[in-house]
Amino acid sequence: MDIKEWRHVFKLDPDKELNDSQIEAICESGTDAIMIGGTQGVSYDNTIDLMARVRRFPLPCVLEVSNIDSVVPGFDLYLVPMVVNAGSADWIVGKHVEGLMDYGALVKWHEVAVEGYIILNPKAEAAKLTEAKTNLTIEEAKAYARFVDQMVKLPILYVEYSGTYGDPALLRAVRSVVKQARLFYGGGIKEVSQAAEIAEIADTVIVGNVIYENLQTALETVNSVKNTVK
Ligand SMILES: CC(C)=CCC/C(C)=C/CC/C(C)=C/CC/C(C)=C/CC/C(C)=C/CC/C(C)=C/CC/C(C)=C/COP(=O)(O)OP(=O)(O)O
Ligand SMILES: O=P(O)(O)OC[C@@H](O)CO
Ligand SMILES: [Mg+2]
Repeated sequence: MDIKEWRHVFKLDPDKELNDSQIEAICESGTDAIMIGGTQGVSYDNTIDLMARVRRFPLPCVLEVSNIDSVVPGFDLYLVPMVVNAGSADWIVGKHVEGLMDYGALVKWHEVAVEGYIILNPKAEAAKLTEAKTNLTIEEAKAYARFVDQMVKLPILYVEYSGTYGDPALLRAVRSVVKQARLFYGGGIKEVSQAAEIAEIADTVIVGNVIYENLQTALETVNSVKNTVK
């Protein structure tokens, strides 16, 4: 499992419906991995159900842990979000320590990567839940990026605009200070041209909601990202 090779990832929400032929098209699209996660309505049952349906295809299937009750064994990798611009320490360290109280002894640490999230769309469920400070200046965003990349040296810095297309200028500024982390971008990609624009800046482009709105366009983002040189 080498996240450094991921250019394009589809994020599937266990709380949303996809039929088998849609899952087949997504998994055979050429995307580098399937990430399963969401903020609302994610349960053990809908997570294990979606994992089993994706597992029939030979590509990495990873869980982005959003609540402790939906940690299902059997994924290739577990991505644990740490929301560095959260309004409460619960989403930076609190929930994580609670989780470790329950699961700490069971974790295979080579199967875990922590994501330093900067959440920037105030209307996203994840922003509301974590009371994220979203109105960042470019200098503040760069400071958060340095915190993730240099101070705590997380393997992933995730610039998150879920539900709305982000600011490429801010992303470029963040890019300019990242030295070791993999730069993930997710949020509001609804056109292949947007996927290409982001792929010029970020290491990994995450495509989520458009899967459920316009699957054909979602599938076309794969080649758009892969044909773009960063
Ligand atoms: C035993 C085993 C298999 C273990 C592996 C997992 C592991 C390491 C467990 C150890 C314990 C541990 C550290 C658990 C983590 C506990 C936890 C709940 C941490 C908090 C995570 C967190 C900050 C959640 C907040 C919400 C969030 C950031 C979710 C990420 C997904 C996201 C941003 C979705 C986007 O939002 P979406 O809802 O799609 O937005 P729209 O509605 O706008 O579409
Ligand atoms: O759903 P969208 O807006 O594509 O965002 C992707 C992903 O970053 C969500 O966490
Ligand atoms: Mg979503």
